Amino acid sequence: MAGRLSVSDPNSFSQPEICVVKRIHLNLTVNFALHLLSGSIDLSVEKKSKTESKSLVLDTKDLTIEQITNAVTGATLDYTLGEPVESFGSKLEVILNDPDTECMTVRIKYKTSSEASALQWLAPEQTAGKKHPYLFSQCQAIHARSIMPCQDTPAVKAPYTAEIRAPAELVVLMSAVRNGTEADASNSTLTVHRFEQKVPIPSYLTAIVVGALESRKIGPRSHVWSEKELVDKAAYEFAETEEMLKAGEDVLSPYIWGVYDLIVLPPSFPFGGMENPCITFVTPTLLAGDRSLASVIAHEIAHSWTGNLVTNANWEHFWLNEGHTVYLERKIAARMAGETERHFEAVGGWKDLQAAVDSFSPGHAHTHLVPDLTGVDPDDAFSAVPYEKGFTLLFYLETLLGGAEVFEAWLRHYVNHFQYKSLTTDEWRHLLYDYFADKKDLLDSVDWDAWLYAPGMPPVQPNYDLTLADACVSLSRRWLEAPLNKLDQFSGDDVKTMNSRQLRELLALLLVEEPLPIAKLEAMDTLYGFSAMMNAEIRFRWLRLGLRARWQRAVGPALHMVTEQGRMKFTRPLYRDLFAWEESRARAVATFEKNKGFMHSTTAGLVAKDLESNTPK
Ligand SMILES: CC/C=C\C/C=C\C[C@@H](O)/C=C/C=C/C=C\[C@@H](O)CCCC(=O)O
Ligand SMILES: [Zn+2]
Repeated sequence: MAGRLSVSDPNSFSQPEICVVKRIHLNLTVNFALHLLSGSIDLSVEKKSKTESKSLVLDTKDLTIEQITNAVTGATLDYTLGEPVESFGSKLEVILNDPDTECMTVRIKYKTSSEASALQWLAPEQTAGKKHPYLFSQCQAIHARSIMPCQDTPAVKAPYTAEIRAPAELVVLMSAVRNGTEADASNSTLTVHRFEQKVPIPSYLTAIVVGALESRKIGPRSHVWSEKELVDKAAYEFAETEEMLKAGEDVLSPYIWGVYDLIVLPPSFPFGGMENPCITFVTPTLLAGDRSLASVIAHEIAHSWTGNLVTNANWEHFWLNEGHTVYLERKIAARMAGETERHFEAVGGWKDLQAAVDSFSPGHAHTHLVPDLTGVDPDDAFSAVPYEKGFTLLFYLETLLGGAEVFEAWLRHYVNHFQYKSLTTDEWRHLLYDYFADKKDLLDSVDWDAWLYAPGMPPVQPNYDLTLADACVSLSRRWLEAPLNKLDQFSGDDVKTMNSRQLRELLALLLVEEPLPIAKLEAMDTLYGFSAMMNAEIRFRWLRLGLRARWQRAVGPALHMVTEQGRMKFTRPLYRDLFAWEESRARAVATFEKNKGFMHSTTAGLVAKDLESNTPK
């Protein structure tokens, strides 16, 4: 197992305390034939000590380094590239042989591997249009190093510009403002696309997508992008984007990133959404047709402040990004739909947390709010824990320290204080004590060790308003308690006034109980029509209920769902359930073996690990 790779970040070789990257320029060509990016990166660096800082230490993963020079003088710079270490890649140390300068620009000519873990290359037949290839990236947490040599720690932030050459018939988008295109003077099949991100960002927010894309305007600062087959559906689904942005600004401060665009990626995109600045990446599983899954957009918008502006210093403090973002996402929900909606979402979040804790096991180290990630690939530790345990801590503090308005003022102070910076949990807590100096006794009453460093569920469960959850709780209880010969008490009217989020909550409540008898699921399906519902959140929970009940009728649709989309939140639990049942195991393994080559590499890797740990020895 790899030890702590550097003093401040267990998952990065970089040593920004010696020499830090201050500005980046990328000059790359997208090669669909070879599945690689090639070209150069200019890293403008600042030595911490003019005479003592002798090298620039970077992260790389599966990169071929061709040449390193001083970008201004052209002088060659010596370097050493270390042996690869598990998922962390190889340390690249560039010798800076000019003791008289404090700042310099290092140019690295390189190319990526066709296996770069940040990139998924799709053949035309894997796209909706079937005519053109497609490329997208996912750099969080530590994959940026597979597309560029960089200080791949969220402690380092830099603005970037980019010049990307790609096939002329395709569109290129990046996590930056578009700055024009032109025909490539030396190759008529290519177009040059320019970008600029003026706000300093951490490496994990670097993003690129290349495909046959169209856009629709959905607000004064927003377009939605996708292949043309989905773009109108997407424009309808995400029409509330501007209202959400304004709600975020109302809670915190003006949106500083200029543009807020969305792109609906192909179904293999492993997450619900990714907060890439200026262009949120989302999964097509959000396209429910009724805007009911748009809370993911509120979440990604919230990251414009918490995560992208105020950033966790390393991945052990990921809860600072996600806990605050869930808190703000639910504040946006409250601005748009009322306080009862915020509480309803919090009730659902508690159950998601319980499911995540149970899935690791309650004593597991990855259930700590602040985990030790020494030698741990952050992808392996990822779960709902930092999101929901983090939210619960913040909601608990809100209640303790004076209520929603008092805590909103604190949140504004927090963002204002740490904007453009990266921080640790200790720094957060220090500022909290400083801000609430008159409430020190209350803060001292918090069991900080249990909240931050103990495994399992939080030490306190807040009291949420149950107005919207009550109907779901009572209907779930009726189903759980009804004798099999009394199922005629149920009718389609039971769910007539429930919205799709309440249906999802009903299923979530049933999922945390002992499996239901198949006869109840059959009756429920006849009356409520769950099998016909295409809302991905409902479908997912319905199929899980079926698999846990050992209902043969769930197996085919579950295998279909894990192949038609690749969002890990759905794909991993469904595969785990399919593996766990002896009767579906062989079909699940066969389906995975057949499809893994088309899956996103992170998803395929994690499903393979799940399969291993679920296979009876
Ligand atoms: C304690 C774990 C520490 C660090 C993990 C950080 C990143 C892990 C990596 O797997 C990337 C995660 C990216 C997440 C992006 C978006 C999420 O909000 C999606 C949540 C799940 C979903 O809705 O599909
Ligand atoms: Zn998030």
